[in-house]
Amino acid sequence: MATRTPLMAGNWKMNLNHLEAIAHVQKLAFALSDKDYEAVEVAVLPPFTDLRSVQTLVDGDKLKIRYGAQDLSAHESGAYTGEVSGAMLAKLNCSYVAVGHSERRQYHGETDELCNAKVKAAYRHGLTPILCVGEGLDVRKAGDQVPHTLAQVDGALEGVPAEHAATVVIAYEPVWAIGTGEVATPEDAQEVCGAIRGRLAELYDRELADRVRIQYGGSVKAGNVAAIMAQPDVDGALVGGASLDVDEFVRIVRFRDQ
Ligand SMILES: O=C[C@H](O)COP(=O)(O)O
Repeated sequence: MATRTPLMAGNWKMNLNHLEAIAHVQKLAFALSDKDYEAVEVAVLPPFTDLRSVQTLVDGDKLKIRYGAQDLSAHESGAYTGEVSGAMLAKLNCSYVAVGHSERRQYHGETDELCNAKVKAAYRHGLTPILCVGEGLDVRKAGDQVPHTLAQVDGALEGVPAEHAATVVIAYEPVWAIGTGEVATPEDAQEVCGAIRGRLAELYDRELADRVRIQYGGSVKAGNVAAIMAQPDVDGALVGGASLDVDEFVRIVRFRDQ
């Protein structure tokens, strides 16, 4: 089976301006050591307005922290007011871009079809999408979390060739656990993350499925990360609130010590 390097990504959401971003990444870089980077890939997803500052810092100091954006446009360029293209993100050396975060789906009406277009836009520009999927509370209460989430995976990956899908990161984020303090149990996380890997094997093949990293997201903290990461199909975390506290995020990166 493929060895998957865990990916711990901090989604800052709409927090930290570009000056705060510099201080935050400097503090994070100061705290992390080569030993951490050997064991875990660390990434931050700041707001668009911070990306140039983060790039300058990462490039200038040759930091091993990766970074990316929280969204991108499905379009290439032109009259799309307020949108930011994959080409623009690639020009800033972004590695990652989140696609289909539940807050985009909920507040901006993003559909699986749009997510599919955004995944393809990311790959056109050499960006790795972090495809976010997961169910709301009603779906969870009805026990439909697996079919619901797999339908989102199917929709977002439709027509995505294996050479691209082999590098996708999928973040399973049960919406009821985001920012609520309600963390899914490790078994809840494994149930859906395992099902996602199974679906990737059906859509592509087992070898590809075994390479893809599947993250869990939703109220991840230093205190619960080790049990979640102990699940066989969980390969990292997409961390919201706790990523804004550098010390806490470093403890999450060092999940094996918790
Ligand atoms: O992208 C991150 C998720 O929405 C999780 O956020 P949270 O850790 O604040 O619950």
